[in-house]
Amino acid sequence: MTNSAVTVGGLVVRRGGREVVHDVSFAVPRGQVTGLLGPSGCGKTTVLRSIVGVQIVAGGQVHVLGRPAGSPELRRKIGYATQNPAIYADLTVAEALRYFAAILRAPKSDVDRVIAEVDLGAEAGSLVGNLSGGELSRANLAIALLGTPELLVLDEPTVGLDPVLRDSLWELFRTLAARGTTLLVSSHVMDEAARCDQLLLMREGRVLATGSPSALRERTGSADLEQAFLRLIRDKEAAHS
Ligand SMILES: Nc1ncnc2c1ncn2[C@@H]1O[C@H](COP(=O)(O)OP(=O)(O)OP(=O)(O)O)[C@@H](O)[C@H]1O
Repeated sequence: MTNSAVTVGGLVVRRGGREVVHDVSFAVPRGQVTGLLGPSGCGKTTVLRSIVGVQIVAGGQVHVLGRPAGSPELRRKIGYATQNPAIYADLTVAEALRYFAAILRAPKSDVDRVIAEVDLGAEAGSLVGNLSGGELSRANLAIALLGTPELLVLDEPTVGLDPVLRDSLWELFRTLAARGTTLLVSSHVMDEAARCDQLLLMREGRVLATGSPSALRERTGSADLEQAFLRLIRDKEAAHS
């Protein structure tokens, strides 16, 4: 068994008739939180979709937990929370989770566990259609946690959440990683980068840099990661001019 949960080599993806991911390669270590950071439209969702196996790719290889992405055996080993929740609005939170738990053949007891993990106990009986944006994204995250997947792929899970809730979700991510779960979390908020073990910085369909937050700060001589990211962009541009 390798130490990488995900390996991506030379990934190329075309969407809407143009190339949006250009020759991207990286590895995601097991049992850690890896942050996929970059500005809106840089290709984060496309890369995550390629890992989950729902994206047609034009080139390269993506291996997940030792198998090619999209292999049927991976379905129950990966939890994927998309950016736009797709949950039936006319079910309650608990009903929706019971429904997904049945599909995933997750234990019934998982429903109460994941509701508690995302702190939605008070809304368990509320209709999904009546949830606030932040509650809805937590319900979406709860679905991804059903069945205790080995790999969690979370696309901007903290968007629209207040700082307290954001903090508690990051605590949960750390707890899950401590239990051995691999997390790949996308964000365009640089202050979340410092909470990750490893970072993949993307820009314009390419991986600009990889490494731990401290290694990236050190490499760029920057005090914070936002500055480090800007420095890396400037260095790249200078190299091409
Ligand atoms: N369904 C689609 N058809 C055509 N082009 C698409 C489609 N989805 C995304 N794109 C384009 O692919 C590029 C990468 O998009 P992607 O959603 O992967 O970026 P992102 O970094 O996740 O952005 P955000 O942070 O805003 O979600 C963008 O230029 C986007 O316009």
